[in-house]
Amino acid sequence: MLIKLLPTPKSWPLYGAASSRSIEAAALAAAGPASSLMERAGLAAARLTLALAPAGSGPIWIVCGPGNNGGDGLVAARLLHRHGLKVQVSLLAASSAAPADAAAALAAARQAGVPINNSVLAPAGVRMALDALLGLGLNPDRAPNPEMAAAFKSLNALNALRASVLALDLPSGLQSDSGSVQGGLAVQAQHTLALLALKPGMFTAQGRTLCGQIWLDDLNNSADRPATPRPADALLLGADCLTNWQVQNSPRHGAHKGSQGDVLVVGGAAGMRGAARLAARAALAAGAGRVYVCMLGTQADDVDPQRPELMRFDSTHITATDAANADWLQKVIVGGCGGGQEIGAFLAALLTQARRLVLDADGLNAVAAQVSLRALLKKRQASCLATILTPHPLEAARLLGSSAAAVQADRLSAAQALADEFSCQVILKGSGSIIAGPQQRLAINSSGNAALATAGSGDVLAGWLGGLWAQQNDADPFDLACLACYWHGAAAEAQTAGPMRAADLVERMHALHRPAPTI
Ligand SMILES: NC(=O)C1=CN([C@@H]2O[C@H](COP(=O)(O)OP(=O)(O)OC[C@H]3O[C@@H](n4cnc5c(N)ncnc54)[C@H](OP(=O)(O)O)[C@@H]3O)[C@@H](O)[C@H]2O)[C@@H](O)CC1
Ligand SMILES: [K+]
Repeated sequence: MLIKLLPTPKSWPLYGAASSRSIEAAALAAAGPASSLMERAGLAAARLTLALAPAGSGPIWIVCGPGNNGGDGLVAARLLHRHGLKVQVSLLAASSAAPADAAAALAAARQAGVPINNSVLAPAGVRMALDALLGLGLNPDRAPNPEMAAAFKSLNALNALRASVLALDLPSGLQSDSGSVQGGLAVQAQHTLALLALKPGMFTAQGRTLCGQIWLDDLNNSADRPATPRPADALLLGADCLTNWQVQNSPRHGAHKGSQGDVLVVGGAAGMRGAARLAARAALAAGAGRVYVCMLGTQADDVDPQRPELMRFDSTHITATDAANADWLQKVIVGGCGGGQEIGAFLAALLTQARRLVLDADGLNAVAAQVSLRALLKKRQASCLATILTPHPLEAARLLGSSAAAVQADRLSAAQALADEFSCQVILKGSGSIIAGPQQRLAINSSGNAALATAGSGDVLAGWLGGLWAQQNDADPFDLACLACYWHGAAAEAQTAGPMRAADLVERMHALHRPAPTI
């Protein structure tokens, strides 16, 4: 069955190359010789091509590589040719060692009279192209040979001509497990048809950009074999994580501010007060009962004149050691938003005492820079203190002692490494935010768009997370992190062009609340 994805009402399992291959092996065993899987893959590709191709008489250019991805393209070419469409196949890097299915697909295409050459240039008047050069078999340690690289270039040039490129299984050059691209060489598709299973790399790092509109055809595999042979490598978060929470957790009639929990935002050093205000506004809009702000540096009387609901909190309560001043420990602490250097003076107290802590921005940078703070962060889980870290790639790199490029090259592994190193939950922000936790299956957020790449967007996420957590004392922080990411992204989707200003984002997120079900 063919499914168009994103936005998606339900969450989906994601399978990397090794898992996809074991699904493929099981599906091949179930499919039997009369209905080979490649034939189904080629049929799915041909059908989608017919649906997407613009009207006209120009040829469909099908660019095939040496493996089974190329085989899928050859089957599609034969079926489209038989359907009466003008097709032109370019077969590149062909080898006598082609897999049996691909060799059979080539023989059948030749026998059917499909025009096949080895040109890297698009035929004149092309109206749509299929990228069947490389799929799951991409070797990430090898740069595509010059012939393939030239074909990537020709396919990408079609973007300017508005002839769309449909990538089969994956855009060639995109790594299925990580969403990264070696040496900047990859195909930019307008549509990608995932075959059998969705892969993690389609939804993070460069995946979302290169895939364009994502489609999935399970090649009837779920009907043949309902149980997949391996557990999923990650989960793609759909709207169900938001709707389930809203059904179960909307405040009931008897709610009051004391029952909705408290948040304390610690941050907003001079020049960066806005970051703490945005986090606090977000916590309030998420539904926390009371939100306090501890502005670092000189205190202003009004925390946020536009939001009189927010209350000021004196920083001396945090560093005081007497029990009379310890009620802040009950609050969810959102620390670091616009914290500057000043946050460093409070981190030892926050890390050793805060029961529920969201650590962001300068809070993360200070931990990365100080061995003693790192040690305190690592000890929190053993002391039953819960932590969610919300780094962007550079902050994650500082914590891991690597570089932003290394984090981006394998975002899933980087997020998992952080979660394991510090024994806490992690949101690695960016295109396809990753949510990781110790002994948790990784999740990738599917909501959101480039409108979120704007100043203050991360502060809003951290504050919203704190606001949700305040209401759900004993919620699993991993689930809350997933929920906050999805909510944050979903609110941005109404903004189809231009940046989303962070203060407006808070209001959009607030507008996504749903009334409590009447019982
Ligand atoms: N079997 C079936 O029935 C089904 C298969 N399906 C389809 O099969 C696809 C997987 O096929 P696959 O395993 O043959 O790998 P594929 O992506 O075609 O590439 C391998 C070729 O590329 C070459 N190569 C690798 N890296 C390279 C580089 N950097 N630069 C240049 N060349 C490079 C590599 O060379 P080698 O490393 O062997 O020297 C080899 O020749 C999957 O994505 C899906 O589309 C599904 O439809 C389900 C049914
Ligand atoms: K491809």
